[in-house]
Amino acid sequence: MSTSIRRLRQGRLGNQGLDLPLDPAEKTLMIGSAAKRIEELFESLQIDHRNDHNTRDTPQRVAKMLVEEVLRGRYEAPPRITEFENVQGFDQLIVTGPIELRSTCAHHLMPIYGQAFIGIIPAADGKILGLSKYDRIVDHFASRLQIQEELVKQIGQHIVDLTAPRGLAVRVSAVHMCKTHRGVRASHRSRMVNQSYHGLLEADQGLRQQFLQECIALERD
Ligand SMILES: Nc1nc2c(ncn2[C@@H]2O[C@H](COP(=O)(O)OP(=O)(O)OP(=O)(O)O)[C@@H](O)[C@H]2O)c(=O)[nH]1
Repeated sequence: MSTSIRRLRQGRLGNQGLDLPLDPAEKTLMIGSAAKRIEELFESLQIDHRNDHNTRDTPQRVAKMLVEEVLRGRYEAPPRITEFENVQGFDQLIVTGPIELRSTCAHHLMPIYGQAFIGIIPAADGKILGLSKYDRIVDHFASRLQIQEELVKQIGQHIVDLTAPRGLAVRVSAVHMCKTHRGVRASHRSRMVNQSYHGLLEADQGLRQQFLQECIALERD
């Protein structure tokens, strides 16, 4: 129990994971602690959650949603990866997507949703990741409080660290509800698009162009 409390007290950036994933007992502790504070938030907002049939269980519900769903990429280990030997020495561009992306804005805690695309030029003598693992990696880093610039970099750096490809590109195209649902109330079609490049995909403009063309084709299909 003392370990759990110590770990829970460590401060971390909103888009960083804890040093160690939480075990089930620690998750329960965190949910209970967060629920109490959400009750206080409701009280500050003059919402009588104890007597309101609609919001009676909401603090507990929201705390559970934050720890187990919306922010779970901070409290769980990155997905387990299946790697295959690159037996045939495949060294051309692979592009996968669209990968559905659901994240949360670090500034207003509003949803970010959109698509990610990943381009990989594997190392001929290296490993190839199982295709579904790219979706799981995107989901892991998206399940934190993010800004899009840092999200694409975290996804890219993680894949580079795991597989040391010759080239890697990550592209995200997403709607930020902090911009569409409040504030400036931009069009729901208003998106932010950005990329992060490594290795050959950073160095070679032709390869970057090929990656972007594949993304556009995959977006259209
Ligand atoms: N660069 C970047 N900006 C973001 C991202 N998500 C949200 N923002 C913006 O971050 C800003 C939030 O900071 P503030 O200007 O302090 O927020 P605010 O005073 O509520 O301003 P408005 O949103 O304009 O009403 C807003 O302009 C958001 O649109 C992101 O992923 N990247």
